[in-house]
Amino acid sequence: MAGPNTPSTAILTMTAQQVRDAEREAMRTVSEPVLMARAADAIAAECEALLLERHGRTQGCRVVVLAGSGNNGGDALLAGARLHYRGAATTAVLVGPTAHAMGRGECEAAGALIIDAQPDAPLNRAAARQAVEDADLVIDGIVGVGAKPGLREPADALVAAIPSRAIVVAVDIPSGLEVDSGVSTASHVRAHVTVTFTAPKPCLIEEPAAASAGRVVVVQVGVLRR
Ligand SMILES: NC(=O)C1=CN([C@@H]2O[C@H](COP(=O)(O)OP(=O)(O)OC[C@H]3O[C@@H](n4cnc5c(N)ncnc54)[C@H](OP(=O)(O)O)[C@@H]3O)[C@@H](O)[C@H]2O)[C@H](O)CC1
Ligand SMILES: [K+]
Repeated sequence: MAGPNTPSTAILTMTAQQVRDAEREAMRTVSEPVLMARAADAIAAECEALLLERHGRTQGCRVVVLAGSGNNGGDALLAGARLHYRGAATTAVLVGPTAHAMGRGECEAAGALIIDAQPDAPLNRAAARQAVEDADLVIDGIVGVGAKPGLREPADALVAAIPSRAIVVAVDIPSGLEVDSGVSTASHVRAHVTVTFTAPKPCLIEEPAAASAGRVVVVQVGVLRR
């Protein structure tokens, strides 16, 4: 039972299942696109602040979005589109078998470059790798609370190609970590900042995994703790 000495992590965090339950409840009154737009606004604002701090501008900065198939990828693509509208040069690299339709659509509408790194096309793979190597900022939208630990190809190789000078912003969790624990053995993203939603997940608080999350920013998108 929780007492005065219960670690605060046990009180503050929400597991993947708790977040999913709370999200389902929230979606009785708020639509998923609205929740995702709020998430994307927060991610883009954090990226813009980081670019301003490091480069003094957003204009012309090279942003790469690594986007998986799920809503985590959708959040990241929507944020990438917003940054492109603000003058950054966004490249969306699709690393999953499919891409979030609204996120992809907004990137297309904004004029961002889209590279589908999933099919077995060496030219796409090479272009994706080059974009990552040249990036000023990488948004990790490979996987979120739907994650199984570890990175799959092509994300694994692309994450390994992120240069040390690039700022890395993880969406919800650094991809590859096990959401509900502090275990950090599988291949995963190492972020400078993690923008997470509703509540920190255990992997953002418990060591050694938490060391890969960097600074954690908790954003309220309208999903209430239950
Ligand atoms: N909590 C909130 O308030 C909000 C959260 N949002 C965002 O939504 C994601 C969760 O989105 P969901 O679509 O449910 O799941 P994911 O995007 O995490 O991904 C599921 C897909 O990823 C595949 N998968 C699983 N593990 C891996 C991996 N290690 N590498 C690559 N791909 C992986 C999985 O495939 P399977 O074959 O395993 O089934 C799925 O295809 C949450 O994190 C937030 O970012 C919303 O914005 C709303 C508000
Ligand atoms: K992520």
